[in-house]
This record gives sequence, C-alpha cells and structure tokens, in this order.
Amino acid sequence: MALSGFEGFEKRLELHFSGDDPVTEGIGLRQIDMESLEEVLDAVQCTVVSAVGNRYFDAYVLSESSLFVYPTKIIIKTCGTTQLLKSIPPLLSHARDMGLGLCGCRYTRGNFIFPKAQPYPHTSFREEVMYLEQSLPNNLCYRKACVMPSKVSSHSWHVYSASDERHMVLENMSNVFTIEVCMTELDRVLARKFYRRPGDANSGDVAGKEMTELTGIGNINSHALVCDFAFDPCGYSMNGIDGPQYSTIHVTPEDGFSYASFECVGFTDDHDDIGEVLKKVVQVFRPAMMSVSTTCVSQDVWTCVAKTLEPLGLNCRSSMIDEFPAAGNVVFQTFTTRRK
Ligand SMILES: C[S@+](CC[C@H](N)C(=O)[O-])C[C@H]1O[C@@H](n2cnc3c(N)ncnc32)[C@H](O)[C@@H]1O
Repeated sequence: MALSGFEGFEKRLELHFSGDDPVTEGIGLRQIDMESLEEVLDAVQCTVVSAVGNRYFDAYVLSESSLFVYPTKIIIKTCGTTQLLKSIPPLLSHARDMGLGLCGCRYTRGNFIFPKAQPYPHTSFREEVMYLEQSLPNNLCYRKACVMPSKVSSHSWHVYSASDERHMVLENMSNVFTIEVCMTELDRVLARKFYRRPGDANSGDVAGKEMTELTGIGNINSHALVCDFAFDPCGYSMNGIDGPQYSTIHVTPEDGFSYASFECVGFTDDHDDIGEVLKKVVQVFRPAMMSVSTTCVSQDVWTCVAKTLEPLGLNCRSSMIDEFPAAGNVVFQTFTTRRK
C-alpha cells in the first residue's frame, strides 16, 4: 500500500482473441491452467482469493479486484499499485499456445487518487500507451488513445483501444454494453459496513457473505451466483455471475480515500433493468461524486443514466462521447450530490 493510502481506482484491460478452429475457440482461454494464471498474476503482483465458474466463463476475485476468463475474451481489473499491463505478454503467449491470436484490446481507468505511488508502466497515461503500443501485435492496426475530461477535476476517463480488421465489425455485439462506475467520498456510515467486526475470526469468504447481505449488495441482482470476499481489517470485493453476464463490486472504505466501483455487462434491451441496478448501487454507497462510463456500439443506453441518478440527488455535471476502434461509443458522465 502507498504510505498515503490504498489506491482504489482500478485499471481495466479487456482482450479479445480469435482463432481459425471453432473447436479450439469453444474452450479457448478457459484451458489455461491455474499455475499459468498465477504466473500472469505474479507479473501484475496480485493473487487469486476466490473463484467461481459456470458454463460460459470463470470469475476470480483477486487480492486486488477481479479476473474474468471467457473462451475468447479476458477481462482483468486491478487496483492498488499493481502493474496490470504486465499481464499482456504472458497472456498473449498462453493464448498463442491455444491457437488464439489477439484481435481487440481495450484499456480503461479513472484518475488515480495517489498517482505518484504508481509503478512503471502506470506512472502516466503516456507511459501506459507506450507500453501498450509496444506489447500489442501489428495486426491491431486501428489504435486510439484519449483522456476524456470532466468538470469534476478528480474524475477523468483514460481510454486506449486497438483492433484488427476483422474485429472492427461488431454487428454481433451491437446490443452489448459495459458500464463502469467509480464512486468516491462514500457515505461514512455506509462505508463502515465494509469493516470486519472486531475479533471476527471468520474467513474472508464467510465475512464477505455477511457484508453482501448486510449492505444490500445481495439484492442488486438476486439471480446472480455471488463470489465475495472481505479483507482484514476492511475492504470488500465481489463477482456476480448470471449466465454469460457478470457484475463486480470493489470497496475501499477508508475515510479520506474511500472508493467503490461497480461494473456490469448487459444487453441494451434492458434499459429499465440497468436503471434499477444503478439505483440499488447508489443506495449501497451514497457517494458524493461518481462517474459512469458506458461502452456500447449503439448510443442509447447512457441516456437512461442521468434520468436514473438525478432523482437520487446526483446532478449530472458533464457528459462526453467519443468513438473507439472495436469498442464503439464510450460515454463518460460525472455526477455530484447537490450539497457539493
Ligand atoms: C482489494 S479491496 C478492493 C479493491 C478495489 N479495487 C477498490 O477499489 O476498492 C481494497 C480494500 O481492501 C483493503 N485491504 C486489506 N487487506 C488487503 C490486501 N491484502 N490486499 C488488498 N487490499 C487489502 C484495502 O485497504 C482497501 O480498503
């Protein structure tokens, strides 16, 4: 941990692969064994604390956030002072062994609270982009890097995306969206619920389950299979898996640098559902500031975000849209409570 405090803001990497053999693609990256995954995580400097899977994908809670492994897609999200981008070379090598090549890459992150504590290659966005450019294969010829600013100076959105020729065609993903929510200045009373009880001898899994129930996180998607973990003395992470979709929440409750994130993947036909989910998330944390980044091929999901949050006392302070190779449109919105 940095001397100043724990860096809650995550770095998130999404890698898409394709192969020539549909049978290989069917199992794909899920064949990577635990030892090899641990080697990848060693390079990043984090470990697996809990895991769950279904017929579509495997979800891991990490000591610093989460990892999702689908047959042809990997999403890895890490916080603190981890070196997330260092996972790229070993992941590309394992995929190659499975007959898979990289066809799309997306890297996103918010603004670090403690930027000076970040190690190489995360010392600046420029450095991160240079590292990405050097690590990605040449077939990813469509590349774009951009920092999306906002009127809330502590929240801006860093996006790098790269794609090959084939992956630019996204018709089969036209109704899929990803929402990444970053919340700061959590309500202090609610944040206390993410501290272990004094003298609690329960394991991280048992204490995590209690937190999931006590905080209302368990009601966000009651159909999901939840894998949760409580850190000692405080901190919480969960992955929820529901068919091919996941949701994930990570909480740093310490006063002065409190932070929580929520992320989910959904389908655009569920506008009302995503509104309901966002409402429940806000009620768990009541943040004074939050940013919502929506990545989607079509443009319409994000319009429901402000409509959902404003009645909860969160004013939309800025909204920005930009287009990225293979990702589609990224909309970045920031909100603050009226008392700000
Ligand atoms: C790993 S969790 C959740 C991470 C998440 N990305 C976030 O932003 O909050 C981080 C919280 O757990 C606490 N924590 C306690 N032990 C930890 C450990 N061994 N590794 C990482 N975090 C730990 C940190 O102080 C922090 O409050």
